[in-house]
Amino acid sequence: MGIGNKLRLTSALSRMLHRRILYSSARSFTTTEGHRPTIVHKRSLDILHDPWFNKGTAFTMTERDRLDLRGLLPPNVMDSEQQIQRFMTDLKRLEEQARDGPSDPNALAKWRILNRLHDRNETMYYKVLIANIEEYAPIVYTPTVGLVCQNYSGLFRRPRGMYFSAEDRGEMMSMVYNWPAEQVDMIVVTDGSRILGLGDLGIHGIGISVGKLDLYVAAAGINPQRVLPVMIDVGTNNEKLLNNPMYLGLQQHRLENDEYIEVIDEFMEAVFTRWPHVIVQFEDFQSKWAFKLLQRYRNSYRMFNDDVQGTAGVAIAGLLGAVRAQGRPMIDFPKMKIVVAGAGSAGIGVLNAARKTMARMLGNNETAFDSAQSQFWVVDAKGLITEGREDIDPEALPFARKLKEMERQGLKEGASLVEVVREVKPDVLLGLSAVGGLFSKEVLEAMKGSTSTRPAIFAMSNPTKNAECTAQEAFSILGDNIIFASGSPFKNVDLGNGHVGHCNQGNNMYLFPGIGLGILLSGTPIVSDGMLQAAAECLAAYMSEEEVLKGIIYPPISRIRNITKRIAAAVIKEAVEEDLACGYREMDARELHKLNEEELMQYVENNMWSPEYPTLVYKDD
Ligand SMILES: NC(=O)c1ccc[n+]([C@@H]2O[C@H](COP(=O)([O-])OP(=O)(O)OC[C@H]3O[C@@H](n4cnc5c(N)ncnc54)[C@H](O)[C@@H]3O)[C@@H](O)[C@H]2O)c1
Ligand SMILES: O=C(O)C[C@H](O)C(=O)O
Ligand SMILES: [Mg+2]
Repeated sequence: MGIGNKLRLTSALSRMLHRRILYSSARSFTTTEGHRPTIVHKRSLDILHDPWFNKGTAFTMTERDRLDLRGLLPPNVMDSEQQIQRFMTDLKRLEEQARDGPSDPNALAKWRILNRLHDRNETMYYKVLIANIEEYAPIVYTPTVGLVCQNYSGLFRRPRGMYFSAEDRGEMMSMVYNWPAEQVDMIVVTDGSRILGLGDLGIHGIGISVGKLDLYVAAAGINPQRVLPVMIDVGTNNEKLLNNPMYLGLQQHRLENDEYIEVIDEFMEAVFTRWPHVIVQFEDFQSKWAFKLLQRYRNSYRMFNDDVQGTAGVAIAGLLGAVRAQGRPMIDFPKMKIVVAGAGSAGIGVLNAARKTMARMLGNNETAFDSAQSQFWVVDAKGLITEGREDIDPEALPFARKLKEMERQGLKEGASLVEVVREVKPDVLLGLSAVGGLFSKEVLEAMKGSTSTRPAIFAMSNPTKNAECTAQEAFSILGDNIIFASGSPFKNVDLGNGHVGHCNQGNNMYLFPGIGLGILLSGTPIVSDGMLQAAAECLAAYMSEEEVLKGIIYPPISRIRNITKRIAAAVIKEAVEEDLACGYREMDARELHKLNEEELMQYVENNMWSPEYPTLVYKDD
């Protein structure tokens, strides 16, 4: 059966099923007999944004279909009592947190204020964000966005973005038209299965799509009217959410296997049918799906996976920075011994990219590729990964160490991180494990044995409490002659005697906005490895010799708009060289070919949105 027929059939079936569910769930909410319905002259978001008519999550499914609201609200229909209970729980929680709560009440309070501004006036919101990016990136992005996702059922006020749920199978192709914007340039989609290092947060994961798109607007100047945060709700395996009556998502276990893929396929087909030139960034999908979906779509859609590919580029730039910080040329990178803790989507993405970069530097042939492999030691939840590992994950297999070789080094299958660090004496210890405190005192002490003249510690897991160590811990144990980078921001550490330990933020935020903007403005139909490499190299070369020698290997966030512009230009240049650039708007492929470096930068800059109020006029059509 053709995919079209299959879609139509599932669509009809799902409509029938839905009607049944809708009629049963609608009973208590539809107009009681004797009450006339209210006539409204608007539909879709206009209703949700109208305080007179908006019912939020209490719109029944029949009303959602009648008023073009399907997909614009989380799928779980609530009654008004539940809505109030949810609101009150959240209100009370703020009071508790203000007294002695576990989280940072100020950060959440700031997020709420900014979020309300976002809902009222986008231009003003982005003006505030861009002008104060250093202060507010940690609020709208990591670490606070993690806290927001964890508390999303309580924080949810107005919807932002679209929800495609397992219940919408067969409907996605039509419901995608419920989104009011005619043009969408950038979608960030998550299935909520691995939000930062916080695990499966189900539908609450939409917060991460919103946060990433905030950076697309602030850093890359993507027009906020053309971004779409998406949550694909295939259920959750988080028992707490499954048992929480206030949870806004589907209360069922996650779909698996073909059923899961069919949902994602249908979503991709729907969004690319309505917006053929959209770019879809996959975000925070659990590793088992991150790789599979990337392979499935990367040659046919304009998409990339930020955790696998964006993180890899940022890590490569940082690792090359760490080589330069030792006063050595980048070409010495293949001599670095690197211990990686974590072999999930992020860790494996970094390992593959680092190995390829080393191989290119060593001559770009098979021998180079093989010899590069011996520079990595990978430790996951079960310890050092060797060929002796049973049921080894196929993605990790290329990095499994030979048992004989490990014996000579005094290491066994499953050796602990501290044992590996002690024996290997690595130049770099890089964490993408999501385990807060994994780089314990013992592990950091072991790093004192590093054979490097300036060892590097990359504690890249997010949010802050999941970082493998804090900056304070790293500098206080290892002194200031190290390079330190973390996924979430830390303040520089005062080491006394005028010495300051510099904290770098090694986060994919330095790459994904530029990659997205470069894809958009080049008009490439796919995202190639070459483009990602060009982006990473641009970031690696951005810091001056003087800065790098001071241990500053990533730019401060205040320069994010500038670095993003350069990265976009590097991606466009590569797309042109690979003959993949098809142009954008009036700039066709031939014109793009003719631009010199300066003109290319100007072209990028001219196409970046800035938060200025336009003049408005009314026209009755
Ligand atoms: N800084 C960045 O730009 C950036 C980008 C992407 C992901 N991340 C972070 O990376 C982390 C991991 O993401 P992921 O998608 O790879 O997750 P994942 O869950 O797929 O992988 C985690 C890996 O860590 C391993 N692990 C667990 N316990 C361990 C232990 N005690 N010792 C060593 N390894 C252990 C697991 O076996 C697994 O291989 C998350 O915290 C995420 O926030 C950071
Ligand atoms: O979201 C971030 O801050 C980085 C990264 O994408 C992550 O998943 O941790
Ligand atoms: Mg991520």
